[in-house]
Amino acid sequence: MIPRHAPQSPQHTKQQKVSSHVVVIAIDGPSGSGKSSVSKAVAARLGLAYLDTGAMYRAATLWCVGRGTDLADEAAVAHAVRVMPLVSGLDPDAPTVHLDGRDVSEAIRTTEVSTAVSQVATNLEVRAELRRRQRRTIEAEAAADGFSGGRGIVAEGRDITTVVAPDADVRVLLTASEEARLRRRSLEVHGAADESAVEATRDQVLRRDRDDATVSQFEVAADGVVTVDSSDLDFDQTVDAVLAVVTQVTA
Ligand SMILES: Nc1ncnc2c1ncn2[C@@H]1O[C@H](COP(=O)(O)OP(=O)(O)O)[C@@H](O)[C@H]1O
Ligand SMILES: Nc1ccn([C@H]2C[C@H](O)[C@@H](COP(=O)(O)OP(=O)(O)O)O2)c(=O)n1
Repeated sequence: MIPRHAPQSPQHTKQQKVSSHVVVIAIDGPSGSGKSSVSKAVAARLGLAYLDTGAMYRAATLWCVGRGTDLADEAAVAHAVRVMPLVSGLDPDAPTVHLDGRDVSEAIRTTEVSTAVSQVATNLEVRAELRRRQRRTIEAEAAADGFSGGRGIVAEGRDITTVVAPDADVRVLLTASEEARLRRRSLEVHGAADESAVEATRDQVLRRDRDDATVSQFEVAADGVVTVDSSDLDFDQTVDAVLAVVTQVTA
């Protein structure tokens, strides 16, 4: 990354100062590891933009379903995604997703989308298209005209540390035990973590990870990627652990 001094703006005065350079932070991990919530908090603390790449795959799924595109028809899905009018809002305090001008931030989180998304995310032409868009967004945030005013971005997903931004300043693999991930997702979706609630979450977490792992490597850290295991950490401790990695790597 090209060193660049952060612009002084009032909105950044209460944020933690880690580096005066543009910072690109890449975070990958399996479902329920805490990627989205932790990345948002880290971006907010550092005054960086936030890109949820999983939300882009979810939006692509919703877009195809809404157009009646057969998700098994790879060429049709790839075509639909190439023309998809998607806008990702990068504010970590209020990230949004708009499709053709419509706010679909909630619609992309339904069980229907969660169940179908891996079929779209394992389409290699879709991945190529979305990776192109993700790289463009990351580059824009390293330039002065992006949301962060040139401070940088936290981008999270499954292949950010390895494929989308392998040259990011900071690369973290956020992991957690299967048990912790199932419990968290179960609490989030069903408001409980008893046996039946965990069972109902299994497909959304474990089957999806298995499918997604056929096209991305997010189970073991690649060379140079720092692993943060959140199994025994609460949310705030996990955010602090990631911030400590950022401080260490960018010092
Ligand atoms: N370290 C943690 N301890 C407990 N709960 C957590 C932790 N990190 C995240 N969570 C919670 O777990 C759920 C899943 O987190 P999320 O950020 O959506 O994971 P991912 O994006 O990796 O699927 C959320 O409800 C989140 O608040
Ligand atoms: N960079 C990425 C990000 C997400 N995906 C896929 C994997 C997931 O099944 C879907 C949705 O991602 P998301 O991060 O929202 O998944 P979680 O529900 O947080 O586990 O997209 C991907 O293949 N590559």
